Amino acid sequence: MTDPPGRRAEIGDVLLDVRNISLSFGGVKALSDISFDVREHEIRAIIGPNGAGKSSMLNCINGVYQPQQGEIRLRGEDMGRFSPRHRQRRMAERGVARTFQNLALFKGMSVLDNIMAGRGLHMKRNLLWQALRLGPALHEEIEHREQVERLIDFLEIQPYRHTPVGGLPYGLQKRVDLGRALAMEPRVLLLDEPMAGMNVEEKQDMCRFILDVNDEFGTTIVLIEHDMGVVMDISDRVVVLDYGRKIGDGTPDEVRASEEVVRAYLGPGH
Ligand SMILES: Nc1ncnc2c1ncn2[C@@H]1O[C@H](COP(=O)(O)OP(=O)(O)OP(=O)(O)O)[C@@H](O)[C@H]1O
Repeated sequence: MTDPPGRRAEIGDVLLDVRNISLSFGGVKALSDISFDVREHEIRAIIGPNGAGKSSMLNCINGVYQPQQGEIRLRGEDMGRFSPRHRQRRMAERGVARTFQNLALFKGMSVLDNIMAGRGLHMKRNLLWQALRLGPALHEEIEHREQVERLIDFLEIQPYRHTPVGGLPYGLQKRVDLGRALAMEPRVLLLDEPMAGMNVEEKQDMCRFILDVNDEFGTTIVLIEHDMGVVMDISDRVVVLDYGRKIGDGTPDEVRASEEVVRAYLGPGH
């Protein structure tokens, strides 16, 4: 579907290390002893059938779920030592951002304001200063605004800058959602089905933007995706989950060659 990545920043050391993660909801074992790593600048896909545990895995990584076992290390730091309340913020401060399967945008707000909302973590002045738009708060807002305008140009959504997000086609809303996550200047971007519900053209655009984010900003990307054409085209390595177990891990070619993965998920012909 797209050209293979025209290699960008060298893939580096392990940035995110997932070790022996197990997560249950009552009697449902969503994840059983899952381990894998993600290297700096890598595009890493998580695939598997419905209910395999993919979203749960992302929720463990960004601190929404607390696994009963195992640890998640971000640049060597064990995230399990933070309380659930602090863990999410800590992950965000350490540069982990995510988009959601079901869009979580403010539909009545403009594209610009939605992306600006993603800058929250970088805003130093408190809300009162910002509301009054005085002195340092005004300077700060101008700086953030410039940053957001650059993102809007990058994502080619200039014509919609002031349009309420709810009125945009779905593919563009997903692009705004990506913009909002990028406004956090993440080092690791978690994308939950970024191409779901898109037509072919919208998927091609989204693939191009994901590759450009990885290439131009050096952002490490972990994505869940069901479109195998996309996954095999843009990923450096792929983790395969099935019923909460890891059944495959490797390059797209290695995963495609695995009998267990073909049997459980891909089917013959991939
Ligand atoms: N908050 C929750 N409460 C109870 N069970 C949950 C919860 N979240 C996930 N599960 C269960 O955990 C298992 C894994 O679900 P998860 O959503 O992680 O799978 P998935 O691979 O992302 O699926 P899909 O591709 O359909 O999005 C499923 O059996 C699901 O019903």
